[in-house]
Amino acid sequence: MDDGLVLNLASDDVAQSKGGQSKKGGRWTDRLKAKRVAKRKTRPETTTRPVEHDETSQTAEHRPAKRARKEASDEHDQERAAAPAHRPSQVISSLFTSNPKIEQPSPHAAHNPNAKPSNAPLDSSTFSGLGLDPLIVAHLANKLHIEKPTSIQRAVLPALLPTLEDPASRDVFIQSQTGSGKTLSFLLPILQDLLPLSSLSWIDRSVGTLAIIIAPTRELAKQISDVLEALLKLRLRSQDESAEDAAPRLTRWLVSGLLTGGENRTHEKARLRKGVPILVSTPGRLLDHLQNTSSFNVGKCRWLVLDEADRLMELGFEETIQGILRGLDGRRKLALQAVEEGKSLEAGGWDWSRRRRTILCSATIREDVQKLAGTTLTNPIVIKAIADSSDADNEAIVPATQNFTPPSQLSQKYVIVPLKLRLVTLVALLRSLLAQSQSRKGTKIIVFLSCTDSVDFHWNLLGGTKMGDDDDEDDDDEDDDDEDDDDEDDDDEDDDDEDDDDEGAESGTSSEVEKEKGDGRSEGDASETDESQPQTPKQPAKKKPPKEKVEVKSSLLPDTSIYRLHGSLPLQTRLASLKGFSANPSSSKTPIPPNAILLCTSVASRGLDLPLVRAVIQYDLPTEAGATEYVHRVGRTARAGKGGEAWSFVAPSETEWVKWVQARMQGDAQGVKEGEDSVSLDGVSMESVLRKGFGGKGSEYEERATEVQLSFERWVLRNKQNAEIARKAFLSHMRAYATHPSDEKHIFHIRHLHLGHLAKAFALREAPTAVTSKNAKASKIKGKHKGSASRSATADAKPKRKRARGGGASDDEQDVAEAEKRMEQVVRAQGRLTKKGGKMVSSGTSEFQIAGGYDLERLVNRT
Ligand SMILES: Nc1ncnc2c1ncn2[C@@H]1O[C@H](COP(=O)(O)OP(=O)(O)OP(=O)(O)O)[C@@H](O)[C@H]1O
Repeated sequence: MDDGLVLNLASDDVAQSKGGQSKKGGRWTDRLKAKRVAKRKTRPETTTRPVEHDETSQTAEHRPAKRARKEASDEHDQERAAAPAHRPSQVISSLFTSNPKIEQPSPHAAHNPNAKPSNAPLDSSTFSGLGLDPLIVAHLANKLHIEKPTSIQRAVLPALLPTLEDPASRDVFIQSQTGSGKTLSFLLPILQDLLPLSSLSWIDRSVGTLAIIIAPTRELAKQISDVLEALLKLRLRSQDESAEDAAPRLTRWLVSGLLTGGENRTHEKARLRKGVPILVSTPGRLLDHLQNTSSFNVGKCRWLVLDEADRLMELGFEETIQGILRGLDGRRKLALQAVEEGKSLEAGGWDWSRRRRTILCSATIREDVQKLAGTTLTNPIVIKAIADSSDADNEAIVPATQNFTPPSQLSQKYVIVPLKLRLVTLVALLRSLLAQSQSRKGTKIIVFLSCTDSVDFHWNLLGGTKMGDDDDEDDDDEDDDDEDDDDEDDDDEDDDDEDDDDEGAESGTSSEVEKEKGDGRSEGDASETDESQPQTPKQPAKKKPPKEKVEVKSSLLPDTSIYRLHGSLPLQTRLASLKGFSANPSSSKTPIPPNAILLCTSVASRGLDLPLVRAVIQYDLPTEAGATEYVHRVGRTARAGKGGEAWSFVAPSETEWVKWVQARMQGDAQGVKEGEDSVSLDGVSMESVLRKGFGGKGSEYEERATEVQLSFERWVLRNKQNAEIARKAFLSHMRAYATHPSDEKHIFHIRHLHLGHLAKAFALREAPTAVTSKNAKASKIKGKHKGSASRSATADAKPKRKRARGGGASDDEQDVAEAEKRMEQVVRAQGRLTKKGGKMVSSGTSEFQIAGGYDLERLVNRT
């Protein structure tokens, strides 16, 4: 199959071409090979290539000669330098020289490929045996193909399924591994509890809301709502009814509803008025309706679920949740009072003595989660289900442990990559992962990045870069293509538009709406324009502003759609990205279902169940929530017993992170014990990743990587807009990096970063104006990175530090430290301020991960 990828990875089938004759058409790698062969032929035999002083000296003789860094005087010079006519001989991007020495990872294989999945369904147990209604059991098996419970379901169902003696016993705290089936573990008992109400003659949806599930993000709420709908769609008939009977579904009144900030509040109010027995919501919107929608009937609410409680706390929803609890209690009291006073129009037969039951799900039992549990749960049972990986079938719920570990079947790897080589190594890794699974198309990979701007940059870069001779094709064409794509998107999303427009016209004061709009879009951004500028009726119909594009393709990653997800995208784009990325390949209309890559911030780390994710790449390690966030992110793969790979990119200055994260997953600051599969990471050498990704003999991969890097740099130089995207991404990434908490600063510190090298990872040829702000000292730092050897921040600080020993810190040191401190304060303050009385004041701490650089830059610079 000739899809480019195979060709690129073939060992050495160099395309034949005559010397000096440029080869047109075909794959970029073929053309590159042809050029290289031609170049070799014209090179005098006696030419000796200077051997660079480099840590990878075993490959140095194959490496292209290092050239003095060419400092183009202006953009045009730089563009000329990168022009295709000179490309083969003008390697101005010396990726493989002057990198820090890297310790080769030890060959010890941490992952046991035979490890039994720790989150898989258990053969030894059945849903019927746990007391689940046979109708539900049958529906699970026939429609959802779920036959056996997972370990958490086995532990939770007996505790939550209502019994005749005690229909509403204790509250429950659930802690379990990622992908272990928590959603069904609380949805099934709720369904089983509400189902018997179907036999009440008066029951219909006007009974109001009987169960509420709160999730921290819209995506997660939507996902839970989808699972719920799938359950409720099941035709639950009584046993004596045949399928032919025209009898109504038992669940006809059991309607589910979704409340999130992106929708029209009037529509939501209308639905609440009709009645929504099971409601899934984000916290801000729920509180809003509790406070402002009089027809919201929640007096009889029996179940309250707080999913991803630790994330709810991180996002600053504590006060909102307290407000929700007060709202629910208040409305219950009023409803009861009305019944007692005979004022209620409610039909009789309701068991008002039954208390509301609360379930709290959390990955960790941190202090803030314990506090939340203290205020929301009464006499709770704590259920932690971690299957004994030595024998999953004879699974025992291992005794309480604070550890939050990835599933045992997950293969965790890390690769130490010098900053300059990050971008090309990412491409190589993606290519090799896609190539490995070529036999089964439809491979999905998630890549986590540090911030919104970085996601946008990488998405645009991959979508805009072309290899080889195509590279400088008419740029105008590209714009035309974009418009066409946008038009298509418009058609797809026309229906969704209505809601958004209404939302903008109506008010948009809900927390989620503000959060959506307020977390980092620059002025004039397409999404902002879309929602906030209603057209006046008298004006002639303007052409609709183009919608955010959802998918791009890259010639470097054949047959692959690339999506992005972050909190600054409009809701419809976010949902469309998720839909595109998670489309089931088996239901694809195309003969070859495409692979898919999702570039995202931490917004996608929690709870999202995206089917068939083969690998998770943490290109940027988490800046918040340390090992917990790491485990959440890797948990997007290896779900419900399936396999998966997790890759972490580690900078040479961050190598200590590997031991650090392993120790934290194990809950042992001293180190990792032998045989702890799910807490150990395997080191893989960068060379092997590059070689697998770019192919070729010996060190040919270096030339190919260099060619790829050059094409990225050319994209940045192509126009001002691209350069701005790259610059913004670099600066935002720096700011995100500065927010690593103080106990991680020994590993992640801006001072350890070589800014000039880091710039290469953003396809920039030098570091843009540094993060340290408006004053001249910022440009001092920039100035220091200009020139042939842009030194690291550490190197810059050295001479000053010597002086500083004599008395106080140097100016530069103080500037950097102050800027970081200020940034941290701003971000932390944001987190604290996030939710005040249910109103979004500012975006939350974790929102830094998804906030745009523009606003943060303004915040830091106090402009
Ligand atoms: N008993 C089961 N058998 C097979 N698959 C199951 C079972 N229970 C759940 N699943 C599937 O497992 C996947 C993960 O479930 P779910 O999203 O509920 O996990 P989770 O524990 O909430 O994960 P996370 O902590 O990452 O949010 C889903 O695709 C779900 O359909």
